[in-house]
Amino acid sequence: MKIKICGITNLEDALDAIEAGADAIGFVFYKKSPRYIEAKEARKIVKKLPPFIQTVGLFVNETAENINKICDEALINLAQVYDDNSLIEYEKLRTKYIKVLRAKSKDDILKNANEYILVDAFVEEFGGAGKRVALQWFDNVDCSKFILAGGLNEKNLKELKGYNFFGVDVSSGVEISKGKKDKQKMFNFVKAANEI
Ligand SMILES: O=C(O)c1ccccc1N[C@@H]1O[C@H](COP(=O)(O)O)[C@@H](O)[C@H]1O
Repeated sequence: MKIKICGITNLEDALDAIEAGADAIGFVFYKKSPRYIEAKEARKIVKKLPPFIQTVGLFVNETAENINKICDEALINLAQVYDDNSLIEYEKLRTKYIKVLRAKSKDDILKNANEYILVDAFVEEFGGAGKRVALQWFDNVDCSKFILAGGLNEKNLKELKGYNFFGVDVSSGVEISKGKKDKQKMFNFVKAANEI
């Protein structure tokens, strides 16, 4: 089970997330988010990370040109793309990317079960709202290419047992306040994910 901790805004949280055992850390390049970080600040953090850690950049309705520019500047390996309006010209992206499905129904899940995709809960306003995707939508579905996000925390992770998700993604569930992580919660989250 791969683990991504998202919404990193400072070096201390990044290093704590990695020490806890996260495979990937995420930076939010969406200006309306309380977890927004400028590319040049993310770059300073990324330069101080140990090797073999995946750096993910989160983008909302952004152009391919801007995603490329920010990923280059911030040394991002993977773009996490919210593209509800299908505006992105994917062929122009230089960075490897993963699309986000903001699921509204089991049908949405079924239509996307054969590609690696990050499944988040649908909320009107974008952003780390802690809302969950209904787990029963994944019943009898091959989840081996899904990364599940949305309202996960150390307590509810055990409900994912048996689904065989490729990975999990968390932000608000391991925070003290918006944009500041809680070290103990990150350790507990990773431990719980590894026990699934
Ligand atoms: O974190 C944000 O502010 C944000 C802004 C815009 C789009 C997504 C955002 N957060 C991401 O949402 C998922 C789930 O978060 P949570 O665990 O429910 O808080 C995760 O990838 C966040 O980084």
